[in-house]
Amino acid sequence: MHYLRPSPSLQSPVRAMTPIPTHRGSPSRLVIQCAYRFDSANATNPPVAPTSAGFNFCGGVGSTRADWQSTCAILASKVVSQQQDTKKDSGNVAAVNGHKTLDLVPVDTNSNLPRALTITDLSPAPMHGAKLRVAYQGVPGAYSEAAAGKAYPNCEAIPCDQFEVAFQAVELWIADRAVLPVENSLGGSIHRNYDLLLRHRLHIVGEVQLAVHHCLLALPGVRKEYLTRVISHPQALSQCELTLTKLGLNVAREAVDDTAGAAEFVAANNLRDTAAIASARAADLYGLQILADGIQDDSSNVTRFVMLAREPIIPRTDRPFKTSIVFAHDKGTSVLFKVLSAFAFRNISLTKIESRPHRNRPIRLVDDENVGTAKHFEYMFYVDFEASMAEARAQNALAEVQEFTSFLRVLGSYPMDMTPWCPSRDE
Ligand SMILES: O=C(O)C(=O)C[C@]1(C(=O)O)C=C[C@@H](O)C=C1
Repeated sequence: MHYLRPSPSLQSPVRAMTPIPTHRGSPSRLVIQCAYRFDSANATNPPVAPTSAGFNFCGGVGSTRADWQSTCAILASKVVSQQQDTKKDSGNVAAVNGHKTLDLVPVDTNSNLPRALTITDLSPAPMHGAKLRVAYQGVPGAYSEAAAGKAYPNCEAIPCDQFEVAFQAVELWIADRAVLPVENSLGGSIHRNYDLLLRHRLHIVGEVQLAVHHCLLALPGVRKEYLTRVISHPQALSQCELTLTKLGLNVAREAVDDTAGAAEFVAANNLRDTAAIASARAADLYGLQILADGIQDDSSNVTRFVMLAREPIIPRTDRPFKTSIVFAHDKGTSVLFKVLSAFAFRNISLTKIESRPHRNRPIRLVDDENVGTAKHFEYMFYVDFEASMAEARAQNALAEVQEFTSFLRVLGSYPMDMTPWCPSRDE
């Protein structure tokens, strides 16, 4: 099976990528031409803790509020300059159903004044005026593509051969968003993607929960008895483990990069002894038959995806928000307990806590004088909590957390996906 990957031997920054950003017809995936690998063991190029302007907690609540204000100002000025451009072209007359109408925008005597933010400014549209371009790992038919469509209906989904490439697509302005699976209700956390969130400087701007309904796919005419192998994404294989055994499929299981890629591989190589675990849409796209439907071990199998962007969104309080942070501390007793109690005392619910070993990968910390030092931490802790960064209780909790920790970064504050997916929630 041939999957293109960034070359591990190259360590220079990305020079170019090959965007083929369409999934009309037969799409190709984004691949890195000149590969870039973050060498975290290399102290000269360790991952950087982003600056306060990048929505990072560096100087307590006061500076963070200021950061938000400047971020708002930047967003507002972008909106104003875009508006001024379009006004120049159209004058004050617009056409509706062929009838000319007067655009009743009040004449602003001082056009330099920024106008007030409105609700539409809070979910920024792509600056290029086209469809929102969303990078995902996999090929069409992958669940990540479905998650992109759920989060951004009518978006243009851009297939990438690796998660790293999806991040870079956004960083290099080839895509506007990236979609990243972070947790599955059966398989648990997708650890590698947590590491990527830390290594890159993108911001979490949303989440979606996607019900994942797996099918066993094979070439038309193939029967279960012919199979000697089942291939899929490792998460998908583990989500169907018991059912495969129940179906009598005690055959070799092989992991590939994504579910739909597995289906494509079976079809492209005319494999009559191999089945793929993938979506019904993948069966349609690659001309496979569905041998078994709904083969996930748990009928309420759900994967949580986060959406990433170059800029954070402005947190609000008019709907439920979630905030994701990552922190690390020097050796010491009860730091974790203190951090958790900062949330508990303010009645802030935690929805997730994850620790990742981080011993051999230094983090570059930047102090108030902008001097950077590489620092090693044994563990990184990731916490999601149910509050918006626009709430005083969340700001105060983080100010307290900052006192106990040596490194703290807000990965994003974003609207919660409230789609009910767990049957027990509706009962
Ligand atoms: O392979 C895919 O189709 C994906 O979108 C990836 C992925 C994952 O990484 O967990 C997404 C959802 C499912 O849980 C299985 C696989």
